[in-house]
Amino acid sequence: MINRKQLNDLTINEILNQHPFALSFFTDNKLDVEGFQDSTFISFLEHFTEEERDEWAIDTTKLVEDIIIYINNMLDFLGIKNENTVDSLTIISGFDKSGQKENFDSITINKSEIISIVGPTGSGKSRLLADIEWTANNDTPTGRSILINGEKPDKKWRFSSGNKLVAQLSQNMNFVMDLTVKEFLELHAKSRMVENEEQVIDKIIDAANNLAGEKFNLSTPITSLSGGQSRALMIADTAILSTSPIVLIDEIENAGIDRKKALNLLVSKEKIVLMATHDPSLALMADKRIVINNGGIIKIIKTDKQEKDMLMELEKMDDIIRSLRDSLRNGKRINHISC
Ligand SMILES: Nc1ncnc2c1ncn2[C@@H]1O[C@H](COP(=O)(O)OP(=O)(O)OP(=O)(O)O)[C@@H](O)[C@H]1O
Repeated sequence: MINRKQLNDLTINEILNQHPFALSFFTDNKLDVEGFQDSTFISFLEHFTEEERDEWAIDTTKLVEDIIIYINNMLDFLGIKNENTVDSLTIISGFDKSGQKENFDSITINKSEIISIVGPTGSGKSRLLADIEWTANNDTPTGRSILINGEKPDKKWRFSSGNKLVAQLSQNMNFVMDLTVKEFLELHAKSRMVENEEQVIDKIIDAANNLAGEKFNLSTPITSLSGGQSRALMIADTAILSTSPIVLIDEIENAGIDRKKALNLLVSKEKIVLMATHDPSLALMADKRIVINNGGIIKIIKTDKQEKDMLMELEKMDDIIRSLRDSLRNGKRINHISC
């Protein structure tokens, strides 16, 4: 379903791309949108002069209401449910561990943004992720509230198992099921009703093996995967199969996998990604970072050009560390640094 705020954010082109049937609304109402493709519907309506509005009996308020009703009726009629679209996530401030109000009023994170969460151990990074996962409504220890698309989220997000708002990758991933990797992935693929199951499963295993050191295959029991391998499998599974619009990552660096590749796999234009991290390279890969201390958000820093330049230096250092780690794993002596 579309609401007024979402309509306000869309250009005519975007409206037509997302809802091609809207063209008949424009034609039926004799609205010639030619030349206004990059304007919003509201600014298109505003271009009419007072005289034109009178002459053609254009009632802008009514047209805005009507197009929303028209699109929603058509979506209903066509059986298209796009109510899972999440364009923005807003965090409304709560209180730190000492009961002081947090140092911001609200932050809105938009689709396709990556946000890192940094702060000392025990400062409340995981708590913030948990608030988002639970779509907190002043009912968690922090007193924060979460809005989805600028509105109080539907309770369905908390309890639905199929349509999850959030895909979460947490630090500890323990499998207890007696299944092979293939059976596990088949179960997932079936529950998500994918059509080309075999292909999707192959894609996941390839992606997972590309992240983990030691390769595993479809017949490996999931209980015998190492920590890094199971994490790689979950990351690939989330990236390829999950339809959740928000991805929360808690400390990807503890996983013994290629973190940069993992993040690139998880990031997609359609999603919002939040990741708690202690790692400077990962933190700077984000568009912004939320700084937490004593349970409260104390700052939000935008990653500027200078920091992005630093990121390139950090990546060179990471490459050195990675090659030293590989040498160590392969039983070699560490007696020189190769750049
Ligand atoms: N604003 C708050 N009010 C009350 N308790 C809080 C608040 N923020 C965090 N906590 C609590 O503080 C504890 C530590 O927080 P959390 O586990 O989120 O830290 P962390 O930053 O993720 O640590 P690490 O880096 O070690 O993973 C948790 O029990 C959490 O519920």
